[in-house]
This record gives sequence, C-alpha cells and structure tokens, in this order.
Amino acid sequence: MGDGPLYLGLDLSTQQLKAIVVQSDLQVVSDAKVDFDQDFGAKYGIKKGVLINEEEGEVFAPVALWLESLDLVLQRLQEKNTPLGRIRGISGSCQQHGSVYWSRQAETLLGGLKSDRSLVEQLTEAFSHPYAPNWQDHSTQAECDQFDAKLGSAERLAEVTGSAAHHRFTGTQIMRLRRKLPDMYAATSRISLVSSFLASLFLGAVAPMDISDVCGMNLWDIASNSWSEPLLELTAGKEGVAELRSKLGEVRQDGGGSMGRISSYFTAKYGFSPDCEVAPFTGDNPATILALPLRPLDAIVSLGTSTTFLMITPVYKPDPSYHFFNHPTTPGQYMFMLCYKNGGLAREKVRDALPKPADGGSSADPWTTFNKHALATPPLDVRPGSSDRAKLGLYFYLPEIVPNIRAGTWRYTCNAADGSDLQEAAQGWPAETDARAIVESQALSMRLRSQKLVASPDSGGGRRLPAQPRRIYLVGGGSLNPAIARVLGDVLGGADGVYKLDVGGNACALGGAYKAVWAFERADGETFDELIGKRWREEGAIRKVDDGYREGVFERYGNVLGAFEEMEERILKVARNT
Ligand SMILES: Nc1ncnc2c1ncn2[C@@H]1O[C@H](COP(=O)(O)OP(=O)(O)O)[C@@H](O)[C@H]1O
Ligand SMILES: O=C(CO)[C@@H](O)[C@H](O)COP(=O)(O)O
Repeated sequence: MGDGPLYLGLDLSTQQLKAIVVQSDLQVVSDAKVDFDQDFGAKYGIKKGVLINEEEGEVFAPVALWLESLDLVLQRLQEKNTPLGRIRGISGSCQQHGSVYWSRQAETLLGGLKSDRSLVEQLTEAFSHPYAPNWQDHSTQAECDQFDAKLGSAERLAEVTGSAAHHRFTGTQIMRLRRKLPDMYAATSRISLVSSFLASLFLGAVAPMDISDVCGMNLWDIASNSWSEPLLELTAGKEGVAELRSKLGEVRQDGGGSMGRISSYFTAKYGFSPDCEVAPFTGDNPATILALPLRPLDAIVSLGTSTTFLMITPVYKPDPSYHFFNHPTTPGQYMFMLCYKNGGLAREKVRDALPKPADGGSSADPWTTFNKHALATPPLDVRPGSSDRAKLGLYFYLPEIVPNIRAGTWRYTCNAADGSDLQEAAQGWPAETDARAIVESQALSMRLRSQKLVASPDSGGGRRLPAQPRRIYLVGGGSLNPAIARVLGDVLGGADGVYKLDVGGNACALGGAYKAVWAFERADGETFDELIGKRWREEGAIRKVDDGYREGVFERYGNVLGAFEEMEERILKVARNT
C-alpha cells in the first residue's frame, strides 16, 4: 500500500452496510460490512433488514439500526488496520426512496457529537420518527392515484418527474405520513433521503439531497430543475408548500466537490483526518453505474434484494413503466432504470421450495440445487426439436412494481414458435422447472421494457445482430451465481458478453468510492467518465461469465415476448394492486 490519499465509499442498502476504501488509482485497499440481520436481528426484530406491518402494507427500518451499523462498520475497518487517517474524501450510495425525519434538535445534536459515546446514544432525540419507510413499502396506493391524476395522467407525471407514481417514491410516502402522523410531521424540521441522511452523519449537519437521488421522489421537476409546485401542493396542501420546501431543503446540483469537512466525532473516535471531506452521497442504483465506465448500450443488472436493470442515455424518454433519473455526476445524461421488488428474495423462495437432493443438500452453497435445475432445464422448458409448449411464469411473493400486480404466482404456457395460444397452466408444473422459469421471467420483463433503448450493436464482422445490449454487467449478491448469469445471457443477449464485477456484491459501495475520487481529484471541468476512464483497468475489475448473445436461443425468447406481455396484461386485469 502506498501513502497517497484514500477514499471511502459506503453502501447502506436493504440488508447490509458496506464500506470500501480505494486509492487514487482505484485499487481497493480495505473493506468491511455489517449484516443487519446477523449483527442486529435479535435486537431490532428485523428480517432481511426491515420490519413489516402486513395490515397496511408498510415496510420500514429502524433509524437506530443504521446509526449502530455505521459505528460498527467503521470499527471493523479500524480492526483491519485500515489507515483511516489517510482518507481524504467520503461518498456513498444508499437504498433509494427511503426517508428519514429529523426533529428540531437535529442540527444541535449532529453538531455536538462527542466521541466517547455512540451515535445511537446521542442521536435518538434527533429524529421526529424512529423509522424510515423502505422501498418495499406498498402502503400508498391512494396517494399514488392522486399523484398520477395531479398533472393529468401517469404519462405526464413520468414526463415531469422521470417516473409515474410508485408506492415507494418519497413524495407519496411523505403525503401518507403527513396524514397518518400529523404531529410527527409538524415536529419534523428536515426530511432526508437515506443518502443525504448518511452524509449528514459524517458532516455533523443536515446535508442537501443529491441531484440524482432526488428523482426517486415524484416531486422533482427534471426539466425545470426544481421542486414541482403542484406536486408539493398535493403532498402538503396549498398552505403547507412553504413548510414542505423548508423540510426538503435545497438540492445540491453538483454531484462532486465537497459539502464540508468531516465531523470531529469521526476524527476523535476513528482517527479520520480533520481535512477529510464529505462529497454528496447518492442512491445505490445511481452509484452502481459509477462502478465502472459504462458506455451507452451497455446494461447493468443489479441482483441485490431488489433486481434492477440500468442503462445510461443522453435521451430523456420517460414512460410510466420505467424510471429516468438525472445521472449522478454528468448533467445532460440520464439513468434508465427498471426496478423489481421480487428480485433476490423471490429467487430465494423458489430455491427454498425445491425438493431436497437425496444427499440432503450437503453442498455449502445453498444455490447448488437451484443452479443444477436452472441449467438442466432447456430454454422455456422446450426440448430441442420437440413440440413442447413454452412455459412462462410470474413469481411475485411481494406486490410487484413493474407491472403493478399484487402478490401471487402465475404459470402459463404458449406455442413456443410464435407465442400464440397463451393459456394458464392450471396444473402448474414441477418445482424444479421454476428455477429456470423465475430467472427467465425476470429477464423477459427487462427485455420487454428496454427494447426501445437498445440497438443492433456493431458485431465487428459486418453481421447485423438483433437489437440488444452490447455488454451486460452483473452486480449485487446474485452476481456470484453462474446459472443466473447464463440464463440472463440467454434471454437478454449481450453481443460482447456478460461480465461480473469482481467486487460484484460491493459494486454500489465501489461506485460511491469512485465518486469520492472524482469529487476531490477532478480537474476543472473533468467529467467522471474522463477521470475514471483513464484510471480504470478492465483486468482485475471485471470477469466474463457468459458469452451473452447465442444465435437461435435469443430469438426463441423473442418469439414469446409478445405472449409474456399478454400474460402480464391478463393478470393485471384481475390482480392489479389496489
Ligand atoms: N450465490 C448466489 N446466488 C444467488 N443469489 C445470491 C447468491 N449470493 C447472494 N445472493 C443473494 O443476494 C442478495 C443480497 O444481495 P446484496 O446486493 O448484498 O443486497 P442488498 O444490497 O440489497 O442489501 C440476497 O437476497 C441473496 O439471496
Ligand atoms: O427501490 C429501489 C430502486 O428504485 C431499490 O433498488 C432500492 O434502491 C434498494 O436497493 P437494494 O437494497 O436492493 O440494493
């Protein structure tokens, strides 16, 4: 390890808080993590990082859990002898949409933290609400209906804010909490997103929201680069607009630079330098696109608790079924995102329903049986040369986001050659078939909804390939899984292959760390891509895990894409979230 400056990236996601430290040349020098269930499950009664109130569809996390986790992850970095004193800058990535409600004492308490006591001991009174609504919350259908109607239509809301109304988007969440807990709302001095909350702890003052993460609220007018007056009015009432504006605060326009020096709590307690500075933090998905120099036509599939599909584009083409966000570092660029609630946890459910192998499942990898079945099942469970019907399923153990369908599982079959004759498979099929079918289903949904963003990549040999991503990068916990990589490659293609980031499970934290490098080392006007592009080395950073486009196989999925869409439409008619 040299002696140059270091940069810390944090990732506060659903199930963990991760930290990663890199050098200016982007080499990783240390990392640590806190697993919420393992480290604090018993104390906070959480499962998979959250608490659930089934009756109202509420999903939320205790803010105190995150305070304790921050102290613990820094302690773990210290125990690994990480030279925290050399850290020059900090940035981070956090689960999107969640909101934290600060009390009137917040600024005083944040500014006066003492290093001989923990964050949780000193900040309990800094919050007007002990919980942060989580992105899996689905308690806000009534508010969503009003948001979609407010500007005339869901299409218009998507045009203005980048997204139609979604249960988890912060505007609908604030609107509901204001109605449900009026005293709490009145006692709130500031509202943070999870990203600005975590940055605030480091700063010792409430930090502004970030220009990319703010697009996950249904409140930010992207074209006019300001809060949307009618949507603030909807959230807080005509009389309440000024108050809500002041709770939300200013939005920081620059994704880089310094928001201020680190709080003395961290210098005294963990040995950070008093010169260490805090850059804006952003959402975990925007940070993921910063984990490597992503080009247009490349796609990232993030296989975390949620499953997301991300691309960057200079063209703003919003639609109610997906999301556009401001790029976290580059004005004029946008992040396209699809987000599925039934991602990692749904795959785990299918995995856990599989019959146990004869040896009782002795492998240390809990995914061995799932992977065996996923790879042994042919695409769409159609044996080559047979007249088998294609199998299509939807596996929504939680109410889904895209499409807006309530919890349930559905199984259909259709003619494999052209998707005709779609019929519900009343008898279902063996559990083993579900292993491949759930990954195919997730990938078919991504392929269906990203069709307008992809084009035919130049294959180099004069051969014109069908429209598809050039490269697909896998990140998140599920990126460790070779069978999932293979099925995603089969369905989504990827002319140049499917790659996994070597820090696959840590990509958002890494994106945060790279953002810190850029934030503090950029030359005048130097973009993130320019700076990171010069320093990033493919070797050691990514590994090819699948060939991606396979002629013949890709087209077989194309044949049933229409049937997949029809299946969703039929189910939507009877099982829409209300
Ligand atoms: N080998 C694997 N195969 C498939 N999924 C995996 C594997 N390892 C971990 N996961 C999944 O990764 C998920 C956690 O991913 P991660 O990106 O760390 O989560 P988050 O950022 O949402 O907290 C878990 O739900 C787990 O099921
Ligand atoms: O809601 C979204 C994006 O809109 C989720 O992607 C959250 O940002 C949580 O991410 P993970 O914890 O699954 O990484």
